[in-house]
Amino acid sequence: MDAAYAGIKRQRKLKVLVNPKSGPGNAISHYNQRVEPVFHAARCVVDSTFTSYPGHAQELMRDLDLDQYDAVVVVAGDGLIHEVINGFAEHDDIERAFRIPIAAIAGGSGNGMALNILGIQDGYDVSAGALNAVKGRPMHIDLCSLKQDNKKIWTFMSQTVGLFANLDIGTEWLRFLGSSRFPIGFVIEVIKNKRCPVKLTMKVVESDKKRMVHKAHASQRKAKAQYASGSSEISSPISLSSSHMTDNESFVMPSTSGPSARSDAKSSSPLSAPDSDGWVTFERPLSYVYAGKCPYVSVDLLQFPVALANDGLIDVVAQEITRRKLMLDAMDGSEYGRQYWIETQHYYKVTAYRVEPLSPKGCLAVDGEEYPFRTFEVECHRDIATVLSPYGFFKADFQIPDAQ
Ligand SMILES: Nc1ncnc2c1ncn2[C@@H]1O[C@H](COP(=O)(O)OP(=O)(O)OP(=O)(O)O)[C@@H](O)[C@H]1O
Repeated sequence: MDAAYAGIKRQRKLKVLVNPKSGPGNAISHYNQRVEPVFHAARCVVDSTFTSYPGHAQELMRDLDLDQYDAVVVVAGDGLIHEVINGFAEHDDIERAFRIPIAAIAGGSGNGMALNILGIQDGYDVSAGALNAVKGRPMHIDLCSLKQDNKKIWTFMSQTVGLFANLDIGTEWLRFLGSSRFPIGFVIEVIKNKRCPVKLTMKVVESDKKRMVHKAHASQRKAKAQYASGSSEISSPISLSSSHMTDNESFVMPSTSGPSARSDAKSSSPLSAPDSDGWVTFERPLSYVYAGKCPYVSVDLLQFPVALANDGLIDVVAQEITRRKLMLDAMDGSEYGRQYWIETQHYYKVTAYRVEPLSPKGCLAVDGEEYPFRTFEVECHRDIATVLSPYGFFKADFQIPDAQ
């Protein structure tokens, strides 16, 4: 048993949250048939709640008795994880609450977190998710704070305006299709090819696509070695006060003289010169802005192939308006992140960014949930929250193609 658990505490005490309304509505049957039996076999102490209404999980996490549990297991989609994180943020003992690891088990339609933790092969396998809840190791993840109208919320996965927000929010009626609703929504939005009416400003740290890939590989190698040596159990203190920035020793400030990966069709930079505080503005017409902290946003889309769990940086994709055919071509291979290399897709690592709508009509999706389409600012905070992971890094395999 010592060898099987390899330094992991046995018989974890688990708080389990199941959303009966997640995705196609299978979360309860998955839990009863394939998750709970694994917990039972591992002699975990289980306290489960089937959520009854939106906001229920957030309320429960706000008042969670932190002495009672080793982990919070979420059998649902990303929306419920968003609630758990925002509930922890309202806890009286916020720092300890964020040290309780979250285990994601796919029950929703997108299930980005489960995919990133378990990888594309096992992401939807609820038994693999259950095993991770029993034996995964804690891994720190960055969180982003999003300020809008003097309110602050926490986001762990993504924020998007334009095409992807329209398709995420506009395809709620296709929820019964599970994850297939996303490619269908994508095609509908590409046909419309609408301009995203926003001004995007950022504090950019890196814009060289190839360098970002090398950095991601180096970070994965380091995490693998740490996990192999069993030295990844975490204990470092966290800071919630202000932007807890990165050790960007291997990132460099970009020049504003143009994106890097390939020679762009347009030779000049899409970025303005930095203002006195280091903010730059993206100056070309946008199809969408997609910002995130995790590589997969759904099983079909490796949107942030070089995103790292705890580099203190947000990955921002600024997609220029371009021809419909190019957008559809980019969809072919998007599960492998092929769109990363298209010339009109600009990719930045930033410490913070701001989006200001230039028109009242539009959609904002935060971790897949709808928020008001109004000005917001996002800042990355390093190592704030904790998840359980079998690997110690987000499981996304991404290589530089020969053609690059
Ligand atoms: N009993 C309930 N009835 C209705 N809504 C609920 C209930 N319990 C939770 N919710 C809400 O359902 C929302 C969506 O849930 P969840 O994220 O689990 O599924 P999903 O949206 O299908 O998955 P994904 O976010 O991965 O696409 C959550 O934000 C939560 O507020």
